[in-house]
Amino acid sequence: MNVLEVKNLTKQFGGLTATNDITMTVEKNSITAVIGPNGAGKTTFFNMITAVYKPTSGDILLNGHSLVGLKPHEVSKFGITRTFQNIRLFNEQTVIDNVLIGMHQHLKAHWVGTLLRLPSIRLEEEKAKVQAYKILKYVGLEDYVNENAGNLAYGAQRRLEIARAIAARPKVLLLDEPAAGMNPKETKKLTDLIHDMRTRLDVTIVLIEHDMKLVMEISDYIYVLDHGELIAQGKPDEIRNNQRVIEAYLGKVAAEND
Ligand SMILES: Nc1ncnc2c1ncn2[C@@H]1O[C@H](COP(=O)(O)OP(=O)(O)OP(=O)(O)O)[C@@H](O)[C@H]1O
Repeated sequence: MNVLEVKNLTKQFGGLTATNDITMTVEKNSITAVIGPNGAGKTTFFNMITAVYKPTSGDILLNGHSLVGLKPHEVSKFGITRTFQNIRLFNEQTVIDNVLIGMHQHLKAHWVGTLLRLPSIRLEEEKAKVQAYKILKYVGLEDYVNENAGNLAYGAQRRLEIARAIAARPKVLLLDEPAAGMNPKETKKLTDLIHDMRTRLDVTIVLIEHDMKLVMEISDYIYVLDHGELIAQGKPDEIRNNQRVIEAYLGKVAAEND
């Protein structure tokens, strides 16, 4: 069953076509990677799914419902959350508060109730804290609950971003370069976490990633973009041996070496 469908998605910035006529399907509970050289259009693609950018044309369907025209917070309520290429945490807030912020959309508390410290609101807050702690334990950050997010090591900050994203109980989780800047040990831990989330949290994962070892190891299916075009799709073994993909990456390396 397809949870996410992208149909003929095009985004133009003035004269520049960042993605051109991209069509993709993402199966429920799969791990799907979107790869491609720098500037291929991957982040633009995520930004359209999360309603940061409005597509120039095309459609995005979550369980058959179009997301085009929604606001970013509405897309999140619909069940799509993401992490960012450049970590975006509230550095001056504690680790657990960062997770509680992710959970916020599921809490019923109205500001009047919060202000009056109503017992029902206090109970809801307590429950949310227990749940946030469980999530932090799940991603391996239980020892840093009251630490400021900005004090965490880089790999831990990336895991906190994931914790905050899963606190929103997404149907689809978009991870934008989750392994960027991680050492091999941290990447291994991340790989295990992504695998586990898919089964334990019943979530579908779409990731953008440059670490090819991780992509090949973790993905069920891979889409390859280059200069805004979808140039290949398939299982890891098919992508590894695809001539157009090899050329797109080799061309990039050759250009950088010029
Ligand atoms: N807001 C914008 N305004 C104008 N051009 C943009 C904007 N966002 C992206 N682009 C352009 O669209 C193209 C695709 O960029 P995008 O960031 O989506 O690529 P990417 O595959 O995510 O690259 P990277 O791997 O380096 O993050 C690039 O040429 C980029 O300069």
